[in-house]
Amino acid sequence: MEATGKAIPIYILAGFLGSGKTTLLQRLLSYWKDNGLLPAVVMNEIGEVNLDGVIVGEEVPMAEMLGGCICCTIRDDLSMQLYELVKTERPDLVVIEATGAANPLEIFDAVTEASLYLKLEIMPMITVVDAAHLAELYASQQGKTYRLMLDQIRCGSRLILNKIDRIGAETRTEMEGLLARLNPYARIIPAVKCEVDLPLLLEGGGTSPRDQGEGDSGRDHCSAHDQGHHVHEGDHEHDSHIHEANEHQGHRHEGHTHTSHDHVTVYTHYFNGPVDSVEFEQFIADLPREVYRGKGILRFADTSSRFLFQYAYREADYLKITPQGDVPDVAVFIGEHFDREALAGQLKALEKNAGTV
Ligand SMILES: Nc1nc2c(ncn2[C@@H]2O[C@H](COP(=O)(O)OP(=O)(O)OP(=O)(O)O)[C@@H](O)[C@H]2O)c(=O)[nH]1
Repeated sequence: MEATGKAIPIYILAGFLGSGKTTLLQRLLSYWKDNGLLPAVVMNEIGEVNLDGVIVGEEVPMAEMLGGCICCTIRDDLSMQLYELVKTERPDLVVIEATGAANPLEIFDAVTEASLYLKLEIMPMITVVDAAHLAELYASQQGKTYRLMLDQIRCGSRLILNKIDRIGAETRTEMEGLLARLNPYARIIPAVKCEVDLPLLLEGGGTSPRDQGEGDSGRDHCSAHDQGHHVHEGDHEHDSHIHEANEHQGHRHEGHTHTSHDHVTVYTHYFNGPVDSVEFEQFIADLPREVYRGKGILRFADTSSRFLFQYAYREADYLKITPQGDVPDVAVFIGEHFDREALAGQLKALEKNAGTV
C-alpha cells in the first residue's frame, strides 16, 4: 500500500450527458502531455461500449468502467480501478470522466474510498454545463434531469458554461447569473467547445466555503465537500449528504440493470452492416425528445469510411474516423423512458433497406 511519496492529483469531470466532458478531456490530455506529464483516465460509460475511449486514443492509460454508473452499482469498482491504474501506469495525474448521469457527490465518495490506500489529492471538481440545455430546463424548472444538472452545478468548483454558440447574449447573461446564484463559490467560465484557458482552469485550490472560512448557503448538496486542494485522508463527514442525495434521487445500490438510474434508459445497437447515410440522418433528426444522447461508430452504404456520430441535446455531428483496434459498428442511445423496441425496429429497418440483413 502506498504510504509515502507524492500525492497523485485526481480530477473529476462532471456534467450532464453530452455537455462536453470528452471535448474538455481531449484538451486537458494534450495540455498535460505537452507539459511532459503522463495523465491517466478512468472512463465510465452507462452503455456497454466505450466510444469516448476511441476518441481519446490508445496512448493514454485508461481504465474503463462500462455498463453502469460509477455513482450506483459499480462505484465499489472505482477504487480498485484507480488503484490498479496508479500501480501499473504510475501516472502523474488521473482524470475521472463519469457518465453524465452521475451524481458528483457519489463519485467523490468513491474516490474517497481509494484514498484510504493511495495517496491522492482531490482537485477542484470541474463541471461542464450545456448552456442551451440548461436554459431550456430552467424555463420548465422540472424533471430529474434538471435536478441532476443542478446537483452537478452545485458540486463544481469550476463551472464551464459550454456551448454558448447555441444561445443568444441575453440567455447567456441569464445563465451566468443562474450559475452564480446556484454556486456563488465557483469560477464560471463561458466557452465554445470547452476552449478555455487551461492553466487558469486548473490553477489554485478550490474556492470552497471551508477554504474561505465562509458559510455554505446555496450549497446544500455539496456543502460538506472541500473541493479544493487537499490530500484526502478518509474524511467521512459527507456521508449524510450522500444518503440524502440517494434518497432524493431514488438511487439503488444493488440489483444492477442497464437502468441503474431509475429514470435512465439505455439502448445499445450493434449494426450488422452499413446503412444509408440520408436515412440514418433522418432517423437521428426524428429521435424522440426523451432520447437526449446518442453516439456511435458506423459505416454508411454510400461511402467506404467509418463515421463517429454524436447526438447531444438535439444537435448531431458526424466525424470521419479510423478507429484503432477492433471496434464494432455500434450506436448507444441514452434517455429517459424511451421506447427501446421502437428504436431497435427503426434501426433494423435501416439495415434491411441497405440490404445488410
Ligand atoms: N454546438 C456545440 N457543440 C459542442 C460544444 N462542445 C461540445 N460539443 C459537441 O457536443 C457533443 C457532445 O460532446 P462530448 O464532449 O462528447 O460530451 P460528453 O459530456 O463527454 O458526453 P457523455 O460522455 O455522453 O456524457 C459532441 O458532438 C461535441 O462536438 C460547443 O461548445 N458547442
